[in-house]
Parts: sequence; C-alpha cells; structure tokens
Amino acid sequence: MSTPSSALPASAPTSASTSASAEIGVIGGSGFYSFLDDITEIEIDTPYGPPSDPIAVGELGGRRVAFVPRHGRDHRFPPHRIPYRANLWALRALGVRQVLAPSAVGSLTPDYGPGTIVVPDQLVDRTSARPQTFYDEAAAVHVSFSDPYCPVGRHTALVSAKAAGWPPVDGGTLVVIEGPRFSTRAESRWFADQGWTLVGMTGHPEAVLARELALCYTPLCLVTDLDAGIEEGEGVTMSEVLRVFTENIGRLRPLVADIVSHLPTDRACPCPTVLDGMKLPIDLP
Ligand SMILES: CSC[C@H]1O[C@H](OP(=O)(O)O)[C@H](O)[C@@H]1O
Ligand SMILES: Nc1ncnc2[nH]cnc12
Repeated sequence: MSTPSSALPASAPTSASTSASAEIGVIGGSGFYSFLDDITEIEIDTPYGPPSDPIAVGELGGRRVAFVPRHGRDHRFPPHRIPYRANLWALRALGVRQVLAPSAVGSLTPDYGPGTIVVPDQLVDRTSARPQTFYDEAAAVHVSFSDPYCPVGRHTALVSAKAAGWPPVDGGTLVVIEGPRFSTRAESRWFADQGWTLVGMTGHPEAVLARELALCYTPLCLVTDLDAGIEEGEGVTMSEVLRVFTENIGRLRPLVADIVSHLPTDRACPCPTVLDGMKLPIDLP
C-alpha cells in the first residue's frame, strides 16, 4: 500500500521521526524496481533535477528505509542517463547515511557463474561521459577513493549472505563500462586478463558520488551471465540478464532486507569523516 506522495524541496530539513525520513537507502537495479511495503512516496527535487523516481520510504526490520530504482520503475533510464547525482542527493536529503546497491553484473571468470553473489572491494572506471562529481565549481574537493566501498557495509552483506545459505564471494574488482552496449569479446577478454572479476554499467559514478556525500556505500552484485569473452556462444543479451535476475529476485529481496536490518545504527567506519577538514563549495543536504 502506498500513501499519497509528499513533496519536498531540495533542502528540506528532515527528522528521524517523520514519515519522510530514512536512515538507509537501497538503490535497486535491473529487475529490482520495488522493495518496500506500506510506503510513503516522496517527490523530491534536487539541484541536479529529480531522482529516477519518487523515493519510496517505509519501515523494514525496525529501520527507516528509502528505496529508489536507479533505472526508474519502468526502466526508462539507460545506465549512461541515470540521474546518479539526483538519486544520491535525494537520499541524503531524506536523512540516509548508508546505501546498499544491488545490481546485475556479468562475470569475467567461469568460477563465478550466474546466480553467484559477489561483494566486490574494488572498482575500475571505464565510463566516459557521466557527471561524476558534486564539486565541479568554486573550490576543488578531492575525496579519497582508494577503497571505494564501506568496510562495515561489505562485512554486513557478507555475513547476511552466508547466513542465508547463499555463500558470497568476498572481494573482486568491478569494471564499469559506459554502455549501453555490452562489451565485445576482445574487451571482455582484456578485462579478464587484467584480473578484474565483474563487469557492469552502473557502479560508477554511483559509488564515488556516495563517497562525496560522506555516505556509506555497499555494492551487492548478482552475476547474471558470463561476459562475452568468457563464454563461447551468442554473447550477453539484455533478456538473459533480466531472466536470470528475475529467477533470483525471490531470494535477493530477503537478503537485502536482512542486510538492512543488520547495518549498524552508529557508523564506526571511515565514511562519515571523509570530508572533514575540506572547504566544501556547496552545502550538503
Ligand atoms: C538489463 S541489461 C544491462 C543493465 O543491467 C545492469 O543494471 P544494474 O547495474 O542497474 O543492475 C547493468 O549495469 C546494465 O545497466
Ligand atoms: N555482461 C554484462 N556487462 C555489463 N553489464 C552487465 N550487467 C549484467 N551483465 C552485464
């Protein structure tokens, strides 16, 4: 059930006690277009335009959660057109400080076949035409990004997946391509030869934008296919990705819910302090 949409301006103050606030954000990917029951839909504007969809806010496992499908609920935004900045800004404006990001990925090794859950620990940016910073005027801000993901969020995801009987792969490198096309076999083989593990289209700039807002960000990658250079055959197709994702969504949703319920209430990771001592040219929501 959903209550009527509330409208908030970009910088609306939020409080932990309102139905328009949340502490944890979930950004759903391909095939993951809804998550919560009993939601309030929040129409929220940001300096970067509206997010991919109104944000669905509700309660889950005793936690206030905000959900946004990154491609929109009708998958109208291709990966290079997703309003990444608006999505992250809107989540932070609602009070979110920890973000969980499920996505469908291709595997660059036959060791991790379709249905494997991977919590990568590194990222390679092969995108080419996406705004990837909030700090592009007035003063330079350089955030540390050597370890792109929240260590506590990663640990929580790994523990939950193990407990769910879905043994996860701990670590690996996600290469993010510009898309929307899939990789050629030569590109795919080259990625694998570099020792990279997974390939996707949305992990960048989502992770770095979260870092620039001092948010915790945890990727949860579901392998939907072996990428074109890894497997002989026709190569990856969108329908294959969506089919395999749909086959797994029934166990992915409860896993995401379990991770949400186990994320810490106090952040003891380095993420909250990444902007300390920096002179920010913009006010964060
Ligand atoms: C649906 S085929 C390719 C599409 O799937 C992945 O989406 P997401 O990361 O949002 O789960 C991939 O990155 C592409 O956007
Ligand atoms: N093989 C692949 N390449 C890029 N993005 C993907 N998302 C799911 N599978 C993918």
